[in-house]
Amino acid sequence: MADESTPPPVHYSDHQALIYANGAFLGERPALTTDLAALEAKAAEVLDAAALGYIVPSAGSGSTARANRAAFERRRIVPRMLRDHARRDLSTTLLGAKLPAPVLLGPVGVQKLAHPEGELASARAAAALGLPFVHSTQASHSIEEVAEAGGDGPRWFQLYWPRDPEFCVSLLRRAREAGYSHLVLTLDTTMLGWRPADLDRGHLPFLQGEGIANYTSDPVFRRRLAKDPVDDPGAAGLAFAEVFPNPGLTWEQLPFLREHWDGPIVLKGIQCAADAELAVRHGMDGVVVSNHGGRQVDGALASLDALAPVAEAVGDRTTVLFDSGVRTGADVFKALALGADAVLIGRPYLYGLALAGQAGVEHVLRCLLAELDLTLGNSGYRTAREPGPDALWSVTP
Ligand SMILES: Cc1cc2nc3c(=O)[nH]c(=O)nc-3n(C[C@H](O)[C@H](O)[C@H](O)COP(=O)(O)O)c2cc1C
Ligand SMILES: O=C(O)C(=O)c1ccccc1
Repeated sequence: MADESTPPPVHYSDHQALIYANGAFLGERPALTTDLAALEAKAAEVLDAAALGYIVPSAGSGSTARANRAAFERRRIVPRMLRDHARRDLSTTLLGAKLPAPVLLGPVGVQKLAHPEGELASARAAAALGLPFVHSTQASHSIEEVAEAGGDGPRWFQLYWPRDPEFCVSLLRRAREAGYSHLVLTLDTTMLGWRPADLDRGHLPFLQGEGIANYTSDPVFRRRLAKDPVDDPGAAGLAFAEVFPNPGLTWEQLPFLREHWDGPIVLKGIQCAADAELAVRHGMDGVVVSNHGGRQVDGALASLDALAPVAEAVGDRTTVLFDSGVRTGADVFKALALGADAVLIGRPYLYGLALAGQAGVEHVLRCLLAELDLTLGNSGYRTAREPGPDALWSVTP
């Protein structure tokens, strides 16, 4: 007979159970490494030079990408003991959406470079775990194809606001009609950053007509083309290069988005409290603290260093998401502790995609969630909302 001193049954969250069920800890070797930080090296063995040269490198000397990782290394977790973490729950509610865990698949363009099924495989993997797939404007598959692949899974649309307002409205209409619920407007890439790896290869996938499926499938964009993009992909690439850069954007233009999008709008690329404050003042529903994985402004501060000041300034008034440099479940924990409501993953799921398509992306997500679950529990927490700044120790470099 169980008495009061009987410990509750050991409970593993679904994510951890999935890992166990996958055989990773049952004596059967998993197909891919469970060391997510090691995936980049594994993916480098299967990706060709063009794919690798586009996906992995960062802007300039790579100093911002290194700073992103160093900022995670500087923060150490302070585990607490004897607080009953037998029952844990990673689920959260984000901008009206109930999610199984505070993790999204961030917008990453041109996924066919990593795997022939590209975004379709990633959207299926996201749907299998119930996590939102954020579909990039700059994709290898169209808004509608990705919606169909993702089925009932949550989907968000990331907008690169094109210089042609009619085309912009057309993209937003298509995304709404295809069931995308949330809009992520990326602010930090009105022009592509200085990326020596791309420049030295003299190769940008877009100019060969890759990664512009949302453009070539759009009736408004197609009016710019004399020939079908299948017959003349180079001309389609040049038309893309005309509408993509939009350095004239200002805060005053945001009401235009509201007129054409009735769901939540999140601004991606915020790196300081002042801009987060402007986002709130302009009625935006959330921000993503992000430096684009170090691919835009070389020399910019580490995204994790920008997080706490933003969360302290606006965290009680708006939703704060985070990305850039997240590689492990422990990293997710650190971002949550510094005030993020959820995190976006970039390169790590692309590495999973490169290695094993949909199954590879699912593997990355399951490992990430399982490690987050274990990190939370072993540090004395039960939910993703509990850890605060006192869960971390900062090491002075
Ligand atoms: C290959 C690649 C393509 C990307 N394409 C986009 C994009 O189309 N739109 C966007 O908002 N961000 C894009 N990003 C940035 C990611 O959304 C995210 O901010 C970044 O990858 C996070 O850093 P991480 O890779 O260290 O996780 C891209 C990143 C990579 C690596
Ligand atoms: O490569 C990127 O990081 C990216 O976001 C992008 C944006 C526009 C065109 C090409 C790539």
